[in-house]
Amino acid sequence: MNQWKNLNELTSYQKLGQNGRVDLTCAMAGEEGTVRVKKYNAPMAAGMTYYYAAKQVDDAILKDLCALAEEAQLASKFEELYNGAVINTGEKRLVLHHLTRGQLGGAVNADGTDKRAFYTEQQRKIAAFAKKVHDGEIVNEKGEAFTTVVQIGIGGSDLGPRAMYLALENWAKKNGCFKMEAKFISNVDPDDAAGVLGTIDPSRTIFILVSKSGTTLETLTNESFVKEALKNAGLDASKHMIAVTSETSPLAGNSDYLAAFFMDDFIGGRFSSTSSVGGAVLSLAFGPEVFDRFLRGAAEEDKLAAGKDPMTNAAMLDALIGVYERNVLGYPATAVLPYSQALSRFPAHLQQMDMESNGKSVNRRGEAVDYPTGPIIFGEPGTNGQHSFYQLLHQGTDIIPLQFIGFNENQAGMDVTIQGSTSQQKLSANVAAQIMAFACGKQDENRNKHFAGNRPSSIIIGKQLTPEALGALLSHFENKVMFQGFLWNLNSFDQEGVQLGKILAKRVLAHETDGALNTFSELLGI
Ligand SMILES: O=P(O)(O)OC[C@H]1O[C@H](O)[C@H](O)[C@@H](O)[C@@H]1O
Repeated sequence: MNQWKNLNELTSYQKLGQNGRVDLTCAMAGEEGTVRVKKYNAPMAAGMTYYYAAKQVDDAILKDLCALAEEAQLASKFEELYNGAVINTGEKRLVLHHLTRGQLGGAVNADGTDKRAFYTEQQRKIAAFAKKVHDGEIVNEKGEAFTTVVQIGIGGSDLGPRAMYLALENWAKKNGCFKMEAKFISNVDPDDAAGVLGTIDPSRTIFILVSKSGTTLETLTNESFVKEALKNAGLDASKHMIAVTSETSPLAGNSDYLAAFFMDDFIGGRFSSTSSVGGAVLSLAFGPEVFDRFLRGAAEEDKLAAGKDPMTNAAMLDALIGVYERNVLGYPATAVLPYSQALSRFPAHLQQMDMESNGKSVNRRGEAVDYPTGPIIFGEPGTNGQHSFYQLLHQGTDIIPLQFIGFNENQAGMDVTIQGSTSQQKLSANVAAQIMAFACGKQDENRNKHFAGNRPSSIIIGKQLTPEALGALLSHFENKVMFQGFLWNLNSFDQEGVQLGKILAKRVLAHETDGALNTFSELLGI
């Protein structure tokens, strides 16, 4: 039986920090640095590896972190989760996103159905629909093929699928499986919908309305916006729109759609990329086989995350090191820095996944916790970030732990040699250089040019960003966030913090405001 204790109630947590601190300026310099890189790594799926040599850990600290994992019962809590326990205590729900890509434990039955069977059935229906669109069996009113897909959704119904689409776009083009271009409308700012509609031919477009709840103001507004545009173009919206929603949502029974695919309340929006939410757009854009490969990568990584030994469980280890940095070393933020243009929106997706999950001040019983929880997450792809905010990362007053991601090969297979190196080599040289610059710093008598170093980073390295590698990366971070939630004793699966703003906005629109809210409304021209 698992015990859900606060982090600071654990004896192993109280001992953390008693083993001294690692000084990376020494540890990563010279031969010792080489030994650390060879020793401090853990395998991931799809041939990737998680390297943590440049984190402020050593054998003694890692031993303490393993003791923490054991006492916090991380492995058996995950087991409880994937076997269908009510882990989302706030909403009294199961947490089943792992089941959308594999089955780690026993059968999970809820709502009178086997949930794995439900998710695979939805995936099968999406695959059949996508095939019909690609084969010209489902066409527009004039009998023409659909060429474009536009996803309408926000938050988890946008960020993950968008990041995944961008991550595989060039790969799919290069590998002959690019079927349809995808675009995304998320913001209620009318310029977002107008901007996308201005670049497509609506008559050749399938719109996917994605909303788990079926009640999100932005998404429903954008649906009406698009329907209006279709009507104005003389098109029948019901022949151009499909829906992805939960079976209990108000949209579920609506027959206005060409097709409808389902997820359920046991899949959190920010964990829904491997459900129908990501499945519809990715299967239409790249074909169901590519989506399947993406799921297989995630499933393989989930299996590693289910391992009991943190030293061979990259997600668990990453989570433990993150908690050590947050709660013992006191670092406030984490930057996600992929050296891969394809992962340009991956940091934005992780921002929601992490901050909406672990940005909480009460534990899973609703009691206030008196230790820091989820860090601030931000990031941009390298090398762009280097020419932007890295100044603060190198010389600012806060130490920000960094999570790099890099690959040996690019996706499009186009490159050029300039001044003796390819662009890919320049990209990889930069990330290697950054790791060492952050860790070791540089002495200089001129304080302005002095780098203190001791700024920790990890890097995940893979051969190439393939569908499997992308699935594994996604799973790694989902599971890391889950393990951190266990350590902080949070419910990582609800998001009450987004409600207040929504309620006040409704009040503004209904002109039911007074005081400063009224003044702001007037200033904004409402
Ligand atoms: O998919 P939907 O129900 O439309 O929800 C879209 C998003 O909006 C909410 O406000 C939550 O903050 C997100 O977790 C969710 O992903």
